[in-house]
Amino acid sequence: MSAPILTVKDLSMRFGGLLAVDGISFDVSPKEIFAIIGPNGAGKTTVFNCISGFYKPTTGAIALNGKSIAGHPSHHVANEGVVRTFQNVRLFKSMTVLENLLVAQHRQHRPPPLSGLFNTRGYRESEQLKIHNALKWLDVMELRQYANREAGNLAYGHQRRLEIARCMITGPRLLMLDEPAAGLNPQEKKDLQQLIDRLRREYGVTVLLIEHDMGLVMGVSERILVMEYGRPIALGTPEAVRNDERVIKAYLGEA
Ligand SMILES: Nc1ncnc2c1ncn2[C@@H]1O[C@H](COP(=O)(O)OP(=O)(O)OP(=O)(O)O)[C@@H](O)[C@H]1O
Repeated sequence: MSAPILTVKDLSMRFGGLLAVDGISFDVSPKEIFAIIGPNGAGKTTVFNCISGFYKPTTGAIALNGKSIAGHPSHHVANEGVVRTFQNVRLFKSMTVLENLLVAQHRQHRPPPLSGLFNTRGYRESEQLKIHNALKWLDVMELRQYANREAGNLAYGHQRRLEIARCMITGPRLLMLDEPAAGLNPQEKKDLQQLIDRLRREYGVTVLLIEHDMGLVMGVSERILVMEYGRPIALGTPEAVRNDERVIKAYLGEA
């Protein structure tokens, strides 16, 4: 088995008197689709925030390909190829769909200073490449027809896909999706499941997923970590997790 792309060890995060994450450990293999589930307030998003550099963990280790990223600022973690979406879609809503994807590439294609002012060949080539990449991702996400529409005016399901495109256009190693199915209708959820699988298959990305929709989680994930009150209560295949007594009681039993 190949070495993990992501390793999380004994992660804890305290907010004042609340231990929101308490001794969480897991690792994710390259190209794996790994889900974190659990009831509301279990600490799932806090784990995401620690990995993506939005929070500095109280204790614990986080490593990407064996290199520590715990406590590193979010822009540094993003430069290492870790990108994420948020529970509430965060797009530049007054920009067009295309512009959102152009802006997303600022880390990958930085023309030399002043090249834009003098409209140098290097600058023009860099702009062309950005447009080419953006159109490619609009095609993959079936959003090309909306390229010039304001992102905030897209249907919600399309906004979610644009957010994923914005992540994928940076060529990430690890794509973190925080409740990507929230607010989607049943058909959109099916499409999302196929999309996640396709992103892994065709673009080799590893996916870390938080999701409440059990159909999606069970259908797409290879392994699942179940959290409750900040603690891990199960870790295994969808089959194992589905049949785990503590999980049924804590989470699935609620449904
Ligand atoms: N910045 C913060 N300050 C204080 N408490 C916080 C902060 N962020 C999260 N918490 C608390 O930590 C606990 C875990 O929250 P978290 O958002 O990680 O849970 P979750 O499993 O993602 O929940 P949900 O499924 O509802 O999104 C909650 O009790 C929450 O109120």
